[in-house]
Amino acid sequence: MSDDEPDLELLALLRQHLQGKLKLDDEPETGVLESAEYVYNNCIDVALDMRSCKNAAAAIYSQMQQKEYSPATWSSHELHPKTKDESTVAFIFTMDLLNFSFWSEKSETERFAIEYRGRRWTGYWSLVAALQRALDEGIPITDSHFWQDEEECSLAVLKQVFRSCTDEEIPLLEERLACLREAGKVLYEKYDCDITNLIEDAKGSAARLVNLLAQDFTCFRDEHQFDGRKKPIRLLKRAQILVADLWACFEGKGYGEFRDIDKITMFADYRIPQILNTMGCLLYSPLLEMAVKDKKEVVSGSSHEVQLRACSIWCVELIRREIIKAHPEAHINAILIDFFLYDTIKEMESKGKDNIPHHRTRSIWY
Ligand SMILES: Nc1nc2c(c(CN[C@H]3C=C[C@H](O)[C@@H]3O)cn2[C@@H]2O[C@H](COP(=O)(O)O)[C@@H](O)[C@H]2O)c(=O)[nH]1
Repeated sequence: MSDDEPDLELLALLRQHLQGKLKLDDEPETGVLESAEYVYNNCIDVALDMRSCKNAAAAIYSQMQQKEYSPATWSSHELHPKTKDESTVAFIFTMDLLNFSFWSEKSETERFAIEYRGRRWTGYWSLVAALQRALDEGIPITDSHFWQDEEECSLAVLKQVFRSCTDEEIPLLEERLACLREAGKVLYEKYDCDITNLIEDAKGSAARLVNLLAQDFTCFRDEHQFDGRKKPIRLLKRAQILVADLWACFEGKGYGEFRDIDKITMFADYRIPQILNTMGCLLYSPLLEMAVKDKKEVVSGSSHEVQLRACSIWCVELIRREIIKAHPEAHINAILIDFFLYDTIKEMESKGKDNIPHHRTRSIWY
């Protein structure tokens, strides 16, 4: 074949790939959506209401348009880091290493809170405020060398980093220290202590980065047994939100550039089921309904908890498909829908609607 003759075989392969018929071997999957669909199809305590999902899709889309929701919304939050550099990568990694379990039995005034920049921050924002305050105070809380130094990064120092302006301490402090220790060790052993090496190993794939996090760090391996199925149900909430935070913060460029970012699902925690339930999209069996309403503990890894989390992922996926069907040109993915729903429920709470129940599970997974 002369040089100027087209390679018909290569063209055919390219056409198949572009039509999504050809899975190139470097197109990894996280397995989260497959897990979510499996649980949805095999569970009895959680159901989805399709009419409400359709209505929710329309409402979410129009409000996201009005608020011009985009990856840039992430950096607009007062406490989120603004510089687009390695220090912000380290901040986001540290933040999502510890981004779990902030709910409290106490009242708004008595619950764990961080005082920073003249304000009281609770929940997820207490974490971000504590990290920013530690850096202001010269504590290298985002440095993986520090995490490994048992003298420097002691439980007492971490307690100081998360010191509360109320009588309630941050939940699971020891578990948070264990996460830092493990992450420091793995980064030292596999990534030359540099998180950007981990991102580089993902070769621009969001799914591969999620899989690397779940493979190399047990504290990101958010997988659970369900209904006797051999393969674990993969939910990977903090691994996925880490990739999403990088993508949003760097607005899809540099350390946030992932060609398959739309493979990332909603982040299965207690906030999104809460709002999906209030919108009538997510329905619970009477037993589960009562447990949530009466603020009973839902045990980590229990069938109820896995059903709640997995069906929420599947619900957001169906809402996403509804939006794309109605607006094929929309640049909307599960991440932006999730961020929007999270910010919406937080806004509802700040406007006094803080009596909407959410399920209560104490774990390091979310
Ligand atoms: N599904 C989902 N879960 C999220 C977030 C965020 C914050 N993301 C920021 C970044 C971009 C967005 O615009 C947000 O501003 C925290 N969480 C989780 O909630 C819980 C804390 O809740 P509360 O106690 O109320 O603060 C805890 O498990 C935490 O891991 C999210 O976005 N989606």
